[in-house]
Amino acid sequence: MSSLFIDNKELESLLQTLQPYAKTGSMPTYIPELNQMNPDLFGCAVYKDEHIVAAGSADFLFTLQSVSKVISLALALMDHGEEKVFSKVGMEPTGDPFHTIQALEEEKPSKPLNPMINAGALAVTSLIAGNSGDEKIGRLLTFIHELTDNPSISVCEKTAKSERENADLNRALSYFMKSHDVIDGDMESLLDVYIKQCSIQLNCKDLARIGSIIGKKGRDPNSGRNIIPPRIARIVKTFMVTCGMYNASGEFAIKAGIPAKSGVSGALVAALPDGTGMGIISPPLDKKGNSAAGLKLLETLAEKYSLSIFS
Ligand SMILES: NC(=O)CC[C@H](N)C(=O)O
Repeated sequence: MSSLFIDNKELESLLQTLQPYAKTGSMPTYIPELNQMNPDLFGCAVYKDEHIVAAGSADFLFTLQSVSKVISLALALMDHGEEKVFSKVGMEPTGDPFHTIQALEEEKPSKPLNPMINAGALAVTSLIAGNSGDEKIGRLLTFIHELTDNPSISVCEKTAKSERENADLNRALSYFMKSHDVIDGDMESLLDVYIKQCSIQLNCKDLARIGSIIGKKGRDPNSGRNIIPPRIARIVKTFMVTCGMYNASGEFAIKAGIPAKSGVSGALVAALPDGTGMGIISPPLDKKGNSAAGLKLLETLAEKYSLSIFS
């Protein structure tokens, strides 16, 4: 694995070259607010050792969606430890799409396959410590403020409302898991926390800093303090490799070999072990629900700068 030495100008020109790939994707429909995003948005930030390179719409605010799954996993592991968390959720990749319910029925005992699919992420969110939904989402936000060094990050209520009105599949997954004793408590409150978690709003620069910290063993680039314990950062990074792109993770590992996680907003976070973090936004999605141009950008950077962790 080499390092990513790129400047603003080069990144900007790469975005322009790859912009046409956005046209190969399509906008998500099941969360109407996301469907309204500008399909031509394309931004990227690269963060390393407090140094930022950024291009395109890198300052534009978007919601985390499934990218939040890596952050909630880190927090739940910090709250409860591995044994408890992995008694509720598995460690195995799946060949099914992210909102699948089928695997839950086939697995015995019924446990979601991994924390990066919706069922697994719902189980993980149910483990975030706190006496109320507000306290749980508050703790997650505080954690994100630390990771980004940006205390202004908050929930986009408009996107949360839009998802809340279209959350029946996630509701079904939650109640299914409750009926099989995977999770307990009030499922409506869990859904509310999960939806707010997905609707946390930030920009590519914030996301790149999160990637950098996950990449470099959880260490805060300013203070040198571990915001995430090294072992938990490693677990999270490993899930990014095996499950970060849902059922496209194997192909992405071969083409790019970069620990990364996507979200249905078209967001991507990448976390390289040398502490290079990347945050990307391009809303049109490929057939498996990953940002079409964003994926192409990571693949292109990986090829050009030999970034694969497997090389
Ligand atoms: N793939 C995604 O980003 C899914 C996140 C979305 N909030 C959902 O639960 O359906």
